[in-house]
Amino acid sequence: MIQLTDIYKAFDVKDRKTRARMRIEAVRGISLTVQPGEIYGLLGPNGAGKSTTLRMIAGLMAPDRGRIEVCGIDNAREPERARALTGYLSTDLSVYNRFTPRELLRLFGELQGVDPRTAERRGLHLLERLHMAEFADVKMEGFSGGQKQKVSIARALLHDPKVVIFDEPTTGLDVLTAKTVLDLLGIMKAEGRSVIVSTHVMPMVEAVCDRVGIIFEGRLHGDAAPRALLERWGVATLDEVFFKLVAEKEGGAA
Ligand SMILES: Nc1ncnc2c1ncn2[C@@H]1O[C@H](COP(=O)(O)OP(=O)(O)OP(=O)(O)O)[C@@H](O)[C@H]1O
Repeated sequence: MIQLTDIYKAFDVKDRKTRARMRIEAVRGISLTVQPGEIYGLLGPNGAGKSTTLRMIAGLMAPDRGRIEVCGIDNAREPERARALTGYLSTDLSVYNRFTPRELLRLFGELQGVDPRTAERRGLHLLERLHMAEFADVKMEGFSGGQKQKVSIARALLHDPKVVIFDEPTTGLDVLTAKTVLDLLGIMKAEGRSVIVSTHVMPMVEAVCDRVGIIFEGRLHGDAAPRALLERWGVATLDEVFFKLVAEKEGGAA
């Protein structure tokens, strides 16, 4: 389970030209829960606070205020225990080009304290599920974006995490590869993991997410099942919910 209670995060940045200081309130009081066996979709425009929220859940960044628990463990108090339960896929595709997928997974297995045989078996199993087994021993330098993404996904899941955090997992993927990743999310759900995923791809949300939260300017709106959101807003697609919500929050006509 993932539980966020009223989390805040701000960044102080400086304009290099004017030297003026600015405070960016990236996350402004977000609370949400993701149950085991549930896929939660975080939607929001660019800069809304999705990645910052996911990084905090993954324990890569501490909230200024509020509490984050994974499987009942407070990730500020017991960061290592929390991290061991958490698999995080970032948007950064700079995987280690010098390595083959097998070598990379071995290395990450060691870092995660997974016994080498288990890491090998699980790594190959994940590569198979992602249709990447035939590339297990090929150096990644020539890999396409989608192939690198799939290796990153295998890496994120190698230590059998109970909580899965995927930041834009299908961005830049062709429909077949995206389908492979969505199928894997479905398997994660069936295995009882808590999955939180950020995306701009609405059909993906409609296809796989049990609940949706729309983030806008650091705040969460419309935390509900996709169908309930459509009914609440009286529209046929999540795109329309999204447009209406953004228009309303920006003070424009919906
Ligand atoms: N390390 C950082 N230092 C300064 N500002 C940051 C940092 N990380 C995020 N921000 C700012 O916080 C805000 C939220 O960023 P975030 O990356 O969480 O948005 P996002 O919803 O994931 O957007 P996108 O869909 O474009 O990836 C943005 O204004 C961003 O510039």
